[in-house]
Amino acid sequence: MECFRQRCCRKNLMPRTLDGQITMEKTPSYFITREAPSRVFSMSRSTKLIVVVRDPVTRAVSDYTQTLTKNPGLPSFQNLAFKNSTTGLIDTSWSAVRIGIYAKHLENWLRYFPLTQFLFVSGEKLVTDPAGEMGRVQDFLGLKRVVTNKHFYFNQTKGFPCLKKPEGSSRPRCLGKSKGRPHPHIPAEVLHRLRDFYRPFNMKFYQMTGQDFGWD
Ligand SMILES: Nc1ncnc2c1ncn2[C@@H]1O[C@H](COP(=O)(O)OS(=O)(=O)O)[C@@H](OP(=O)(O)O)[C@H]1O
Repeated sequence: MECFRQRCCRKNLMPRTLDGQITMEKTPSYFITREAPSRVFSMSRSTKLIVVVRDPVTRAVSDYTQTLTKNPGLPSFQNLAFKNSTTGLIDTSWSAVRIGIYAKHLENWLRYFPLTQFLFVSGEKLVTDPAGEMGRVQDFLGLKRVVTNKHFYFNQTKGFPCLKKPEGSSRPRCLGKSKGRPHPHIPAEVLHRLRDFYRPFNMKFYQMTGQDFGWD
């Protein structure tokens, strides 16, 4: 997710940012797009960058779940995740696996932007403590802490936090059906191998960001 303080790159699509306003642009795929850092940099080098990351193993399963919904005939998760199921060699060309190698993607961004211009939000804390993570976001953007605990409640049916009263509405609102879906069962051994695969990349990511996301 990118916050554009001046004018966005897609000048025709985005309105001008006036004094006292900030413009937010949210495109998850920018984080993993090779050309994105140089393009954002050439637009504005003072852009603040917010990256929401979750355990790459859960992320891969979530990604698979999403694709499975669109294409129910998809091969099994393990079929796609392994190049060779006997040796357990992981297929890093599968996007669901590749996206979770956060350290590699961040390296690409750090060639253009200093770490101080990034905020890394924990996807796990966003669920367990949405107000806490939103507090960090507001501080990072230099905003008053307007969104607080009182804006959220835990919806038992959804199994996730929801907004008590979104702006312009008097009714509570949860994220849509495609967010927070149950994941298919993946054999423990498969998850274990994937966890082993990600461990060194996660460690590197913790080191680069100075944040331990607790994924192990
Ligand atoms: N409050 C709340 N409600 C529902 N879901 C929540 C919430 N907070 C975080 N999540 C997690 O967000 C996951 C989906 O986010 P995505 O990264 O796929 O979203 S995006 O399309 O890339 O913007 C989604 O992943 P899945 O559980 O795999 O569906 C959720 O776990």
